[in-house]
Amino acid sequence: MLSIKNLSGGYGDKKIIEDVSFEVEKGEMLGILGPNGSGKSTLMKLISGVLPVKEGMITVDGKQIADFPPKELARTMAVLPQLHVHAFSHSVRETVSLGRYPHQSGWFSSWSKEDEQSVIEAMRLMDISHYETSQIDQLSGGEQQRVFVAQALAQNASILLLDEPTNHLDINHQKELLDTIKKQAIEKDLTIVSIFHDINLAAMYCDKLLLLDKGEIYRIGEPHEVVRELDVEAVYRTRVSNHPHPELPKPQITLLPNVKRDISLTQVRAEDFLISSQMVLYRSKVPLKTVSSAVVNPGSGWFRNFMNRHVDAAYNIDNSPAEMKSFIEKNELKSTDTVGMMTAVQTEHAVVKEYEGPFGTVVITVTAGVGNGVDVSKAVERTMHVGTINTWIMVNGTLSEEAFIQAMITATEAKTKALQQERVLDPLTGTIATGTSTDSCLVAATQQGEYLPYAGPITEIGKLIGRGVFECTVEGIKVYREAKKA
Ligand SMILES: Nc1ncnc2c1ncn2[C@@H]1O[C@H](COP(=O)(O)OP(=O)(O)OP(=O)(O)O)[C@@H](O)[C@H]1O
Repeated sequence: MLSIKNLSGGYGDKKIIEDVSFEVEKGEMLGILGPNGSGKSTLMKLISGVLPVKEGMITVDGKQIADFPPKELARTMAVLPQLHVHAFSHSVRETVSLGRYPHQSGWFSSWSKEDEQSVIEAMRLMDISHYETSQIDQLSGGEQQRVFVAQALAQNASILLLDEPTNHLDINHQKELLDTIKKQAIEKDLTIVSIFHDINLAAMYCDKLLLLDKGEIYRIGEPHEVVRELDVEAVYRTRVSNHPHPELPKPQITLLPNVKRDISLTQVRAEDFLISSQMVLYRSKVPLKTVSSAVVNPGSGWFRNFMNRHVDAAYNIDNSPAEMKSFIEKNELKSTDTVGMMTAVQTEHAVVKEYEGPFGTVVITVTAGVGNGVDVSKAVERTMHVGTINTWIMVNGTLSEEAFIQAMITATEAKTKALQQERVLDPLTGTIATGTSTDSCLVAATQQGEYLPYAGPITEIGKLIGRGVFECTVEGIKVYREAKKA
């Protein structure tokens, strides 16, 4: 275990690091974050012994590093410095071999099988074996960086100190390098301390993070305790937004630049919806922030085009998102900029209505097919049928994340109430249906105009959504039933 207690130090009389304490267990990776000049490299230099410790103590497994003979310290700690100054041009293999220096009794006098294996293994891990005979100064910045990481790995030390290991690397090599280092940490029980500029990479790979500000610890802990909007904003002096990683339980941040969006005022208007037998289409001049359960581009994003496409009741295609994407492209829309849904309902029966509230307007669009009603409270064996209620809620206003979700809930409750009023039955159970088996919902907002933090049923916008979705769904069901009779 690496233990740092009340560490202070800097350059001559200039104290940079002030009273820093932390511990890193074997197999653990600690990331050091902080703005330029906050003292990250200086802290590393104090730990590695490049700079003298003014106050405090650094111990490895209980033993003070000041008591380590230099070569033993080098066998214990491998350091990847921020800048690599190499006066002499070496080959890649020679450079990596220098990592074995602490294991030699004299310069290459006792090159052992173990030395050879460590060098070969380190080159393999860093994917540089194929240019082992190349001169280091003839490699790209990223290739050089991997050579120096290989040199540190070849040292076979139990502690790795890395100053921006992903410097110069493309995204694939960043991932490869950090995957490798992380794997080494786990398999070989290494203790890793690494400086990062990329907060997201640090959060993804590190067990703990230390946020440094003006030489002092601003915050230390698990990534979710450190990568917090207010702390990152305070230390880096920039606006950020925090969101979850899509696959890992790790926080990620996005910079919020001061670049303003195109403020050409956009209003979603009912009259601008194009309704045909093929589809309901709405094309916005500016992207709308959208949350949906669509076939193409579900989830959240920013999109300009919204399509609810009519498909035959017998539509049954394995890869419907791919087929729907090509349909979108055939209609000369970009599939990356279009949210696409499907329905077997006649799209010319779509109900589109505009509702006005004190903050602005909401446009509701519903296509309702209820031959396939489902009472969600009854679990029975079902086969999938196309028979869908697709509901769009387009808001002329600025919705919070919370409001997007509340708008969906409010819309779903209103839809269910409409089915209840119209006595739409689940054909299998004979009870009132709450929806159909393939309903979709979409909430989109211009993100211009009034800020609407909530969209529950008693808010102004919630009232419009509730009434609007109810009325449009009732009307949609009536039109659907009339058409079925005919
Ligand atoms: N050799 C030096 N002599 C005197 N002061 C130095 C020296 N090296 C760095 N400093 C000062 O120490 C402070 C911390 O520098 P350090 O390099 O540790 O910051 P950092 O957090 O690693 O920054 P960066 O993100 O820019 O790499 C800075 O104010 C810097 O000017």
